[in-house]
Amino acid sequence: MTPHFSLHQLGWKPFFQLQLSLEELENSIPARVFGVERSLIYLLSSEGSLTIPVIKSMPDLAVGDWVVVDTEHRFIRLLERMSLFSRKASGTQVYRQLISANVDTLLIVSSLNNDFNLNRIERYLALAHEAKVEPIVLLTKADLCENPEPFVEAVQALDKMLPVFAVNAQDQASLQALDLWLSPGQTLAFLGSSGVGKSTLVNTLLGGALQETNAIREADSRGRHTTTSRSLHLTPSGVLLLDTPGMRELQLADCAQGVDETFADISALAMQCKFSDCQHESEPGCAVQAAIQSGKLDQRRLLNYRKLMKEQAFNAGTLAEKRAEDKRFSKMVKSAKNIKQRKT
Ligand SMILES: Nc1nc2c(ncn2[C@@H]2O[C@H](COP(=O)(O)OP(=O)(O)OP(=O)(O)O)[C@@H](O)[C@H]2O)c(=O)[nH]1
Ligand SMILES: [Zn+2]
Repeated sequence: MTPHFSLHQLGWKPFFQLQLSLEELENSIPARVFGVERSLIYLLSSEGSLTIPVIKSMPDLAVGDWVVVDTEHRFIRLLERMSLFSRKASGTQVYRQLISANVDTLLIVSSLNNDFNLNRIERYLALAHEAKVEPIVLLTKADLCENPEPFVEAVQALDKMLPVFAVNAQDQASLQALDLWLSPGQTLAFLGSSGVGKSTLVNTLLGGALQETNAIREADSRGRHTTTSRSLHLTPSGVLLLDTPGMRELQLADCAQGVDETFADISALAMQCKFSDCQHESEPGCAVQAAIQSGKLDQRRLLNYRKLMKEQAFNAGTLAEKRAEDKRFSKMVKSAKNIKQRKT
């Protein structure tokens, strides 16, 4: 038996509906990707679960993507994404690996112990902003912390508009503050170091340990329970929880915009510096240094801004360099082949 979900429960939104032509509205089926394997794509639609083969003409797909298939379940096209997390993948060829798409909210998870680290939270915020996903910070293990309040305040100081909550990930009642973000059809993803409570949060939100949706198990007709097929869970209230292993390996690459957005206060101050190319070190008329002197801006924050900007530029650089290197190499192979052919 395949359970059925409405498109709304699967996260369908006007943004996707508006992309369909009249022809597609009548003759095609929208479906959400919840598992990606080398040769198979697992989909959920309002008609149940589908498995389709990967074909050459298909674009790269990520968990969370919306696609349309025809009535015979053949892939037609990928719909434009609302948001996308990707990472630089290495190997023989360096390319951008897609991690997850159409996430509405990113739960940045940090525990109230040695893991608590503002620099790391800023790094995750930059990733969220770059992916165009709304971040929320969850400070877990509040039950083990004598006074969570100063930690909440320190995170709140990073961004006045940022929702920040101290919670006990094992306790459903303590997660009630999240209700605003837990309406049916919303897709949530998690980011945080190992051991901070991401799996615990997923389980608590699912209302009991490992209460995975049947749809996700059933979709694999051969009864296999693969990692990919476990990456999207549906809670009893119709919230989609995305928990792909790839989220754990996200890096900052090529995301100057995400970093800038995360440090909007510094960018705004920089506009007031006397020199447009001010490095905010010891230049005269530097508004950023003035803010540090007057206690309005934390020195730590400026240092982390610099560090993250450098890191993303470096990673973006190596990505571009690798591509150029690959090109040079294939040219070399080609010309070597030509020489060989001429000789023989
Ligand atoms: N007391 C308490 N324990 C928690 C809380 N959150 C998580 N834990 C415990 O911390 C341990 C690690 O939690 P996990 O949920 O496995 O952490 P994770 O982030 O999924 O870790 P990885 O799978 O390694 O990425 C488990 O023993 C949890 O029971 C909390 O809010 N309070
Ligand atoms: Zn300056």
